Amino acid sequence: MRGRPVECGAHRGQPRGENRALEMSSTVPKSSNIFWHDCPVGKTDRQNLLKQKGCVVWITGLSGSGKSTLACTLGRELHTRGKLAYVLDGDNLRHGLNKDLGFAAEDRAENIRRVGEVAKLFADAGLVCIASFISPYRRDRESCRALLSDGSFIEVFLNMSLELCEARDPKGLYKLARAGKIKGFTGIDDPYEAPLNCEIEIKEVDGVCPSPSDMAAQVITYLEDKGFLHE
Ligand SMILES: Nc1ncnc2c1ncn2[C@@H]1O[C@H](COP(=O)(O)OS(=O)(=O)O)[C@@H](OP(=O)(O)O)[C@H]1O
Ligand SMILES: Nc1ncnc2c1ncn2[C@@H]1O[C@H](COP(=O)(O)OP(=O)(O)O)[C@@H](O)[C@H]1O
Repeated sequence: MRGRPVECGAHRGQPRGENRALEMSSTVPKSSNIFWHDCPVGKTDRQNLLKQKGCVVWITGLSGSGKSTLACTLGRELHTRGKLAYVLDGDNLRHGLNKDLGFAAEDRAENIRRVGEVAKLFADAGLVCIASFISPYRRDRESCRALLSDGSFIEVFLNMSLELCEARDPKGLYKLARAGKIKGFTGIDDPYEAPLNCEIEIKEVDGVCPSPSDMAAQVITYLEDKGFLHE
């Protein structure tokens, strides 16, 4: 079936910052005469097969807040329950799909834009896609949310203090940033914009962080309550 022609052409205002060429090349459509092609097997068929609903669990927070730990613990827990999940992790995607990107605001925006599109494909495939990225800019996260309909974008904010993250510092990056050896490190000399309306917020209680399995359990409960783990 041939469908809607894809809009092309007019560019929507000036992108911010010095890396304008990158942003324009990635968000302004360049092709014309392209058409959407629908396939006979759709998302609902795949969801029925998998007995679950596709969604994106988007984990955001400072470096060291526990994003990868939660992503992997949640992925393992879902696997144990017979649910198909896939983890997209910032560090990992920067080894491949996003290896041309750095940490300037424009590069982070493009990183998140690409991941949002990939996550949307995984959700369309019927999987629980677990995306674990600092994603420091609210606007970039909201653009990803806008790609998903009907509440299937679930933003999880790991609201851990900078003090805790810096004390953990498993990769020694905060130490390098404090010494001025890494410039533009999130939380030190680069911004982190906390979510205003996330679905799940996980934070320290009396200065203690919940265990990885408690964090994962909180997300599983949400997914169960909203019906994502059933047909
Ligand atoms: N300048 C700077 N700021 C923040 N983080 C940095 C930086 N340079 C390298 N790193 C490492 O990159 C990991 C974050 O990648 P992300 O793709 O999640 O970042 S972003 O969402 O585009 O902001 C991040 O991984 P996590 O510690 O797992 O968050 C760091 O290991
Ligand atoms: N809930 C937790 N309780 C205790 N330690 C944790 C918890 N989550 C993560 N950690 C530890 O904190 C460090 C940073 O976690 P990580 O998942 O790599 O964070 P991020 O992906 O956000 O950079 C790791 O050493 C990890 O073992």
